[in-house]
Amino acid sequence: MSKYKLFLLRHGEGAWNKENRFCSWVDQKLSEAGVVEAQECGRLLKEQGYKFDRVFTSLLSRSIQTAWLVLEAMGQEWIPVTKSWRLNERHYGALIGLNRAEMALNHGEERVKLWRRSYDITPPPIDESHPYFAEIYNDRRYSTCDVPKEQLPRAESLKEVLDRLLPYWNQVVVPEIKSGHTVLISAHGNSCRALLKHLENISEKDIVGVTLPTGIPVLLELDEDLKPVKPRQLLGDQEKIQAAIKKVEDQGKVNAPK
Ligand SMILES: O=C(O)[C@@H](CO)OP(=O)(O)O
Repeated sequence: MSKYKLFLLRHGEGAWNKENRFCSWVDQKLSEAGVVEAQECGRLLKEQGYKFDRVFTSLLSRSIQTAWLVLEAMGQEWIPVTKSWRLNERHYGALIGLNRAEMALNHGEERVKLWRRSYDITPPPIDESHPYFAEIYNDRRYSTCDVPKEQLPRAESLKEVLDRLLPYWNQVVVPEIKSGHTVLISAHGNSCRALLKHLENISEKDIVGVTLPTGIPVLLELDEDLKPVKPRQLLGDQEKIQAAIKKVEDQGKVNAPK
């Protein structure tokens, strides 16, 4: 029987989703379309009568902005919002800033798909010569983490995302859910995929086929042990959702949608 409802949300479209560049730990804001997506998501959740008690975001502005816009559209701005680097997007290492379609041209679409969606392939690490290294690691937000800056990732596979996310999930989020609070996690494509893999016990092979569109709430109904009692529900117009998933998948193709 369903005991708890959990909502996962990939932030609305960011400026670099639009430019088809790996964004990862670069702190891009939402695009105009991304703002609208987040507002529409909030309106839909309000219409369907959902109420949150706690919201968790990453330290990246696009996930925080999305949470604010959703709460504003729902008239629930007062809900406590907690932020952690452990919900950040996967660290794409040296791939950060690169254009996915150009990479597909240079390395092949299969290789790009493996970099983007495989479970245990870690991209090459970022180093100090990378154009975004200083911007990321000199940012004051990363001095506030529960690990020293030097121990923050320099590149991550999905498995490594799950490794850094799980302690936070178990120690901080799970007690909230078990106390009866309805939780929204406003995070990123790959941090949400990592959590889905864990909650739904998705195999390493099958997680490759899981892609989340921007700005679409994913509802999980969980039993008392936080095991899903039914398949995840992506809320909204199903045809539009399928088109949005395909668009994200096609970003890794040579002829990526503009
Ligand atoms: O740019 C990124 O960091 C992610 C999306 O947030 O890209 P991808 O969809 O390729 O995993």
